[in-house]
Amino acid sequence: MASSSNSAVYPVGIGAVPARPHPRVLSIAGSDPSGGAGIQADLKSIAAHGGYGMAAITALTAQNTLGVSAVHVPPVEFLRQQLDAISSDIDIDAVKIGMLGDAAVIDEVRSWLEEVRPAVVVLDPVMVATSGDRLLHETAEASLRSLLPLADLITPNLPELAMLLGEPEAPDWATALDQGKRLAAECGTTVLLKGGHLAGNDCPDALVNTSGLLRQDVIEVPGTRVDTRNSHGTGCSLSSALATVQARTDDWEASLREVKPWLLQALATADGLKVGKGSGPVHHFHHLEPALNPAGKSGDFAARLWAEAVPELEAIYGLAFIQGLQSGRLPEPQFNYYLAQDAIYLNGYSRVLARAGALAPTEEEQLFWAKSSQLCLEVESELHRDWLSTRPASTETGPMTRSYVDHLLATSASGSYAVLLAAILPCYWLYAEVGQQLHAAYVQAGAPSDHPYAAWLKTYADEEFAAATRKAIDFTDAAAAGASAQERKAMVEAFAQSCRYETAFFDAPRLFA
Ligand SMILES: Nc1ncnc2c1ncn2[C@@H]1O[C@H](COP(=O)(O)OP(=O)(O)OP(=O)(O)O)[C@@H](O)[C@H]1O
Ligand SMILES: Cc1ncc(COP(=O)(O)O)c(N)n1
Repeated sequence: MASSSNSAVYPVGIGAVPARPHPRVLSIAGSDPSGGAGIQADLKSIAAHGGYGMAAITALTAQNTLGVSAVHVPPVEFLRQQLDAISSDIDIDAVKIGMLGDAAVIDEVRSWLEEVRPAVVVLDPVMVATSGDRLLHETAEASLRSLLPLADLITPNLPELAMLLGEPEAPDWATALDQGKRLAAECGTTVLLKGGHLAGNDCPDALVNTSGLLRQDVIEVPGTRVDTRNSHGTGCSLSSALATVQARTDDWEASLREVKPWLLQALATADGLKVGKGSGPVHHFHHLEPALNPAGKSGDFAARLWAEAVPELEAIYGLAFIQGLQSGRLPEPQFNYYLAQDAIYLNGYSRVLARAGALAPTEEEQLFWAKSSQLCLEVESELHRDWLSTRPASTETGPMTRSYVDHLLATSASGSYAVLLAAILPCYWLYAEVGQQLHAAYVQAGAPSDHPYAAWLKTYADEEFAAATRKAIDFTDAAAAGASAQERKAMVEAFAQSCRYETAFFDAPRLFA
C-alpha cells in the first residue's frame, strides 16, 4: 500500500559534499556520564546512522536522569589539543557542536572552525538541560550568537530560539516559524525548528532557510507526540544524526525525513531501556530489534502474528521487483504496473477499512478506520494525479490484486472485527517494514539523484504511516484479547493469508506487466 503523504517529487541537492557511506563525524560537546545526552548520545546516534563517531570533550558534567549536579570545564588549551589531534590526522566530514559551557570554549571552537572549515557543521545551541540546569554560562550567550554564522544548520529548541533572538518564547508553532525565519535570515544559515516544547499532540519540526537553499523557505516534517517521560538527549541525538546523514545525502530535507522517523521510534521504544528514575534516554539502536515488532510494547498476540510475517518479509526482500526497485534496474513497465495496481487495490482496501470502522467497538477505533479509509482514497487519487497521469499502464484489475481484495472483502463479510483486523494488518505492517528498509538502503547508498525511482523511494520515510501502523497493531492486539479461541485461530489464518498476498502483490509486476 502506498504511504499516505510525503509523495512530493523534489530534487536531491547537488552540493560540494560527496556522498560518503561512512561519514567521519566529530562531536564537540559535553560529557553525560549517564549516557543519555552529550557526547555519549552523539556517538550512539552517529553509529546508529552508519557514521564513524569521534568526540572532543568541552566539559565534564556529573549528571544522571534526574539532573546535573556539577560541571567542570577543563582548560581550553586542552580542548584545542584534542581538536588539533583529530584534524591534523583525520578528514572530518561533519561536525556536531553541543554543550560549550562558557565564552572561552566558544572562542576556541570558533578559531578551530575557521581554520579547519569542515563541510558540514551542525550547531545545537545547548543552554539549559531538560532538568532545568544551566549548561552555558549566562555571560556566554552573546558569544554563542556570534558562532551561529559559522554553522550550516542550527537546531534550537523553542526557548533557545527565543533567547538567540532576544525575544519571548514563541507561544505557538506559527510564531516559532516566524522567529525561525528571522534567525535564519540574520545568520545566513538554515535553522531547524523543533516542536518538542509545544503543548499538544503534535511534535512537528521544520527546516527554515530564506535564501533559496531549500526547495522552499519552510519545509515542515510532521510528527505525532510520543507519550513518554524518557526524552533525555533527544536534541543531542537529533543534531548528531542530522550531521551524519547530511554528510551522506548533502540534502537537509532528505536528512530530516530519514532521521525524524528514527527519532520518533527511539522515543517510542525508550521506556523499554529502563534507565534511571527520572527522564531516561531514548533507544538509539531500536532498529536493531525488528523495527515495529511489538513483542515488548503490545501484547503477545501481535508478537505471534509478527512471527508469521517474518518469513514472508524475507520472501519479499528476495523478490526481483524489490531488488530492482532498490538498485534502480527495475524495468519501467513493471513499476508502472505496480503503481496502477496499487491504485486499484487502495480503492478496495478503502472499502474494507470502512467496514472495520462500522464494526469497531470504540469511537476511537471507529474514527481511526474511517479516517484511514478516507486517506486510502486520497492516496489513490494522488497516485492517478502525480504518478500515473504520465505513465502508460493498464487500468485493468490484475489477478493478484483481485484475489487479495476478494480475500479482504470475504473476511469483512464474516462479521468478526478481530478477524477483519488481522486480515487488514499485513498491508500496514509489511509495507511499513519494506518501505523503511528500501528508504534506508537508498539513503545508505548516498541518495543518488540519478536513481530512476528516487522520487518514489523518498516517499517511504513516512512517520505518519509508521504511527498509523503502530495503532493498527495495538487495535488488533486489543481485539485479540477479547476474541474467542476460534476467532484467534481465524485471525492467524487471515493474517497469514494477507501476508502471502502481500508477497504475491509485489511479485505480480514481474508476471503480468
Ligand atoms: N515526546 C515527543 N514525541 C515525539 N517527538 C518528540 C518528543 N519530544 C521531542 N520530540 C522531538 O525530538 C526532537 C528534539 O526536540 P526538542 O524540542 O525537545 O529539543 P530539545 O529541547 O533540544 O531536546 P532535549 O529534550 O534533548 O533538550 C524534535 O525532533 C522533536 O520534534
Ligand atoms: C552534556 C550534556 N549536553 C547536552 C545536554 C542536553 O540534553 P537534555 O536537554 O536532554 O538534558 C545535557 N543534559 N548534557
